[in-house]
Amino acid sequence: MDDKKLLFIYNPRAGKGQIRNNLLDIIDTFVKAGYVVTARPTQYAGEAVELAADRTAKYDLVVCSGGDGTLDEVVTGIMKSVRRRPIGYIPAGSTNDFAQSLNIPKNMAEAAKIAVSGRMFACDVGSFNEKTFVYIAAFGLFTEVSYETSQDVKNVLGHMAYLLEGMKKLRDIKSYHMKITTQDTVIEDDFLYGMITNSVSVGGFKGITGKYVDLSDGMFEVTLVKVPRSLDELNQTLAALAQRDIDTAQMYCFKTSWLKVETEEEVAWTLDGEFGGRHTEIVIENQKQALHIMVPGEENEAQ
Ligand SMILES: Nc1ncnc2c1ncn2[C@@H]1O[C@H](COP(=O)(O)OP(=O)(O)OP(=O)(O)O)[C@@H](O)[C@H]1O
Repeated sequence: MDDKKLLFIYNPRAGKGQIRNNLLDIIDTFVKAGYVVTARPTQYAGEAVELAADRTAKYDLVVCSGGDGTLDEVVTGIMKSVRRRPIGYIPAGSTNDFAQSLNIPKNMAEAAKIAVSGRMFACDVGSFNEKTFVYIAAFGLFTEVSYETSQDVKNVLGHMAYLLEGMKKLRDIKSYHMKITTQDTVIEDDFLYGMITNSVSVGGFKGITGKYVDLSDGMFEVTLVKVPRSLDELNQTLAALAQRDIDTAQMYCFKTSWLKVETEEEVAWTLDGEFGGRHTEIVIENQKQALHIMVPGEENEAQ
């Protein structure tokens, strides 16, 4: 019988470069699980998309390691590839929201074991016009932050950087007038922030996307924060966010598998924490269970 082949794509700069202390153990774990391993450090931003799109069909399993940005790139590539391979994920970034949602441990050696001998889970993926996102498409206040914060600042300060930059921005709140269409409704309003998610945690905050999140139900959780009309309303909004109480008068919260967002002016979006371009019209669609990803356990459902 031929050996099983594994392609390991990792971002050597993700997080604090923590892959350096773990690489030998990770590769050893793959070999012990019966794989012939090709290890490929990414050489530049965006390369993981090309690698996953062009090279993965020849492998039985693709494992990636890095932050949310690298995971996004690998999944984007997999969605474009002729034969979609299952993936394993070893988190190495600063926040790793998606890994938390899937209960993938932060410890790289443990995550490596799960990548090769865990349970395969069919997870939803988002399409955003022509692009792909794994767990979050967002606009507004805090999103302007994450891609303006340089890679180096992110590495040193972790997600504190997100929070501090966010606080600086509160002085000049920008609002977004939008028309949002779903299968069931049309909403037109002014928003501060919006996120379309398939995740239990965002920015390290667990539960912020709502209750009963199911990553394989074909539905996104949509959270749209309205522009506060007074300082009081602003405080209420921030308190609601801090207490993770998302069902308030300040927000729209609903589930949908499809939505269209239209604006007069171009709006900057982030996809999985990285810049997703400026757009006046986007269509977001849930690709139900399109990604096969290795998660802990054998039979229990991942949440
Ligand atoms: N060799 C490289 N040099 C520079 N940038 C790279 C390289 N390899 C990958 N990148 C880019 O770095 C970006 C951020 O990487 P990633 O998300 O993996 O780490 P992080 O930013 O530390 O983690 P997090 O997003 O969780 O904070 C990715 O968009 C990726 O394209």
